[in-house]
Amino acid sequence: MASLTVQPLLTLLTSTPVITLLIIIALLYTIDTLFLSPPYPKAIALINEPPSARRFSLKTRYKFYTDNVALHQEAWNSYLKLGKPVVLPTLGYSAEVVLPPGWMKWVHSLPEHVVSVAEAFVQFDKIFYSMGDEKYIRDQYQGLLVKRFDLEVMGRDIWEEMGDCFSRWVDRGEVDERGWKEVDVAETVRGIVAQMTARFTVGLDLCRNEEYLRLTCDMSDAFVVTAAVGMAVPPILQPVACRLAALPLRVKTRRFLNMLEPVYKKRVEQLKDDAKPSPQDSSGQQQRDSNRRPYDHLQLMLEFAQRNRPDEFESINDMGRRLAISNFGGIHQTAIHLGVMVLDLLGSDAEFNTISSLRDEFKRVMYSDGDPDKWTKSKLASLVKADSLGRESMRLNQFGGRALFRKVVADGGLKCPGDHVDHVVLPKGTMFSFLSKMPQTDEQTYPDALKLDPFRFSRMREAAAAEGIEKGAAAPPVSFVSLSLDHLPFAHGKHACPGRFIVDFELKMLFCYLLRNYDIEWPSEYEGRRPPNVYVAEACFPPKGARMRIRRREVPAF
Ligand code: HEM
Repeated sequence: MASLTVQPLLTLLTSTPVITLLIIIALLYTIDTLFLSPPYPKAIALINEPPSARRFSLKTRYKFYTDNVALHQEAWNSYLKLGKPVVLPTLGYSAEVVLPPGWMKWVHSLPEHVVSVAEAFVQFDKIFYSMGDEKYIRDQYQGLLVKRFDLEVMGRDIWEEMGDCFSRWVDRGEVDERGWKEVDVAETVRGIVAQMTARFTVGLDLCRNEEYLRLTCDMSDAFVVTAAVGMAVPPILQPVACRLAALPLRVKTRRFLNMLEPVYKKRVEQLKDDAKPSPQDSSGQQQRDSNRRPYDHLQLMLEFAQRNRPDEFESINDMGRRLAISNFGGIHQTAIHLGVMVLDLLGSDAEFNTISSLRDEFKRVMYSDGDPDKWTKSKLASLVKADSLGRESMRLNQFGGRALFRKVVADGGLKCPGDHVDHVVLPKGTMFSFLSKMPQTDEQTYPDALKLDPFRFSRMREAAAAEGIEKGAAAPPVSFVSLSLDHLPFAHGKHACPGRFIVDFELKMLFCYLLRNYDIEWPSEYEGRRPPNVYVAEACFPPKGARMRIRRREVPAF
């Protein structure tokens, strides 16, 4: 019986086309390793390998996929905490240098022509294959415009959207005789995040169009697939492999551009119209009705392009692709993290009384000015418990285990600092990063580090505030949006994520709407326990298919 199944496989493997293909791959791999990929300096050790090793064994490669946390732990304890860099395996046959945390400030001080974040993301995202042009990352004005958002205006719009989000993604479908239903947490939150994102990127023009929302989610997945294939295969094979992997994204991009086109055209016409010399009123003032313009990300991009990139302004292909890249930035990690946060909200230990504490806080803060539907930056800052849960959830469940991806672009390479590896030079082309999950779960910094303690950070802030009254001490930088060397979900330094201020609104609004209008609980078969996250190599996801029971309250909780 066995020989019956093995025989056809042997025949296939020994056939001329397969042998030829294997020889070509081996040849390309050798050319790539010897001549194209940057060599790693001998002074930097490979994790899990003997000191003399210059390539990873299959055992270490296997461990990367099945127990990457252990590899990161070893790298942290045996090298990085001691101030030594180390090489870690990544997807496929690739590997990357990881630097010790003490070097981060030095990296921040390096100019872009020595170490580049843009070039790292060009390589990482394989943007040429997914979007057809690397300029969208090298000149990523769409991303930098995020820093100019008027957060209170955007926050107002997102809150206005919340009712529709919940009726669309939560309320639809059957409930049992007591009004309960079960929802898939990750999928539901993803729908809500896609809609919130669409509200501040394209506004009411498209944000309630479900086909558009599903397309933006599917495109986010397709971006990841193209990037992952690109990382997994040697550079020499990327032109073929990435083009094939990006085919579904290209088809979806075409549909996306078609859906966007009427909105784009309308807005471009309006902006051109506004740019014409306008009639003067009786006081001699020019009449320009900028109030009729929408206020969202697409609009900011178009206004910027009209002034600074006139060729792109006229091109739906450019403006649409830039919007697609922004959507990816806005949706992908936000959906994953907010999904995990909802699981943590329900899954935190009973001792914290999380749901009821948050309801009390929302009631106190949101009604403080008599208008519970008005969101201001000051109310947002006062929601310290919700803030703390958000930060704690990201501390423990960060999507990727590494942060601050950079590429050495200086011709002579990059000479490293440090006692242990004096004279080590990272050659031009080397990609490097820092571990993030490990410093975030180090017992020396966070007592009981692996426990989800939702109010860990709000207690610190409350204690500092109480002490500050006496001593004038500054508040510790532990809010959801604060950056620190031992909390890196949004990275650190001048390229740290500018979208975190929006995520701050989104997470508090999501919790507030959910807890005000719904009761939630685990399905009985979970026996009160949160299903654990799932690791796929380096990435941490909410458990696929994890559900919660949810019931709309007859009377809001606050
Ligand atoms: C939980 C959700 C999010 C996480 C975990 C996250 C994380 C990150 C990280 C780690 C970086 C890289 C910084 C570096 O390497 O130095 C980054 C960059 C960036 N993020 Fe986010 N992000 C999130 C949501 C968003 C949202 C919602 C937006 C936009 C609306 C956004 C826009 C950006 C932009 C434009 C950059 C590039 C910044 C630069 O290069 O200067 N992100 N983000």
